[in-house]
Amino acid sequence: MLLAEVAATSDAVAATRSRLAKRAAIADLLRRAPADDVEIVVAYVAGELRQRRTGLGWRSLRDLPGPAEDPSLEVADVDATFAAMADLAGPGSATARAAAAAELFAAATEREQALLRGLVSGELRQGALDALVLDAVADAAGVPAPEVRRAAMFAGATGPVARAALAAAGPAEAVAALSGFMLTVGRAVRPMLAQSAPDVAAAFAKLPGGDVAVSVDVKLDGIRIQVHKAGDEVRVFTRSLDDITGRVPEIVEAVRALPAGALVLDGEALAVDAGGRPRPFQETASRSATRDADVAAAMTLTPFFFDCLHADGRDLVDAPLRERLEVLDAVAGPHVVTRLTTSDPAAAEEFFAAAVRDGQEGVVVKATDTPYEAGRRGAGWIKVKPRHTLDLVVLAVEWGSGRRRGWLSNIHLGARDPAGGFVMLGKTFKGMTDEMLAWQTERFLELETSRDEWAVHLRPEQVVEIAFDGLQRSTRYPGGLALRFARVLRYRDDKTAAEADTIDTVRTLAGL
Ligand SMILES: Nc1ncnc2c1ncn2[C@@H]1O[C@H](COP(=O)(O)OP(=O)(O)OP(=O)(O)O)[C@@H](O)[C@H]1O
Repeated sequence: MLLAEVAATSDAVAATRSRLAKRAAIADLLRRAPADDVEIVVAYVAGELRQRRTGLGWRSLRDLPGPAEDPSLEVADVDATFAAMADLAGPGSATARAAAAAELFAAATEREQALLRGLVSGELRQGALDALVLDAVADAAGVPAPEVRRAAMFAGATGPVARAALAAAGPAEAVAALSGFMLTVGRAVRPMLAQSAPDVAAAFAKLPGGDVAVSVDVKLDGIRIQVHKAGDEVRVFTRSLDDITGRVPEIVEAVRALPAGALVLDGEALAVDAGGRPRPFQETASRSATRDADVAAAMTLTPFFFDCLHADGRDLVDAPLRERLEVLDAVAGPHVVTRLTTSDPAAAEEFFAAAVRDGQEGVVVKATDTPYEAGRRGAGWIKVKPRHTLDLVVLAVEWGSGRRRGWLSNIHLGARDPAGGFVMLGKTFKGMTDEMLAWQTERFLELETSRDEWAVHLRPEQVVEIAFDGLQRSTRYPGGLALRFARVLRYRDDKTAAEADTIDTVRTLAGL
């Protein structure tokens, strides 16, 4: 398929506010796409390249050749070009990448160049588009949308699901093909996410299902893990479905030692001290990222599980939490997260206070009668933390002075606006370690779009977790709100800007 056809659809989608019209335009494009191109088309129309990182800097896109007159680029060739760029490494790779980009852009028409720029910069990406594309796949294949969504959650991606549904001979065959995407031991599933509430009482009030007993879990501040066990074969995945099996041998060992033959467990990995108290998050994060055997040996991670999606042939995704927890206790006994089952908010409040005293991050209050909502911020899980944190996007950064001269230091923080763009809420240079300053200076220069005498402006991609003491009204910032005492807790590479907190969430926290 020609890239021009995708560019035309992308323009049509951007030009209308009607969700139905957007959906129809995408469905029409998908009907026309040859089977071998479907996965690429699905990615591009959702605003994404298929390569997570191409290594192509924004700046190399600034002075590119003028557009071609006529469209000639095939999506398959474009995808192959980006794949080749992503594979380049070592000296000279930046030059080779820039040359490949120049060649690609020279062959693109004006509209295609705009699409390519949007894909490389990530500017076209927004969470809402993913859902829209799934619905359009359903329309194009003539099947109910929930069937497609369900398949995508098990596949962990939209591409292969779209391809299977659209390659089927008719709707009945497509439904059959989609039902082939099931929980498979060894293949990661998008994890269920939580909503949040300011305190335990509010969490109770928010849960569906009235006053049946709820499960109040300790919220561990480690890294999310999903483990799959088939006999002696164990795989460990992160929240963003990266396979980190090779980096966490101690978790592999612990899971291998569990008696069940086949398991899919959801949980958190944490570095703990001899007394069982959690170590600071940074230690867990650096340990799980390292490939250095000495560092790995000096600190071990312990897995703690809070959910079970499969046990010995039994799929539990659709079973209520109550049932999943029974199985979890039976299969993972010593490695289960501490929890309290109660219908009494006062007891839950006490449990929360004790968890925080023990150095834990808070609790997750869970309805016991809801299924596992893979890939969604389900209504059945509500997290409560004692301190306020937000995941914001870095919009710009200022050069430091004094001790920080030469480093990019003071960051401008933005909340996502669901209508598009970001709303600035403040700045901070607090909480940054020297290691962070060095890392962020390099990272932000990669994201630079322009600079003026005050700041370096960035592509809005880097998510940062910010702690703050409260919100105040402000005439300085466009949202009318500013963070009080904002400080950096950590940079989050497991989240994209589309997953950052929204200005609506911030307004709710401010009681507006
Ligand atoms: N007992 C638990 N049950 C569910 N999630 C838990 C639990 N303990 C820790 N967690 C962590 O809390 C997260 C739930 O919050 P959410 O889904 O909003 O993800 P998040 O944005 O990564 O959250 P946060 O930054 O607050 O950890 C999970 O991703 C998981 O990593």
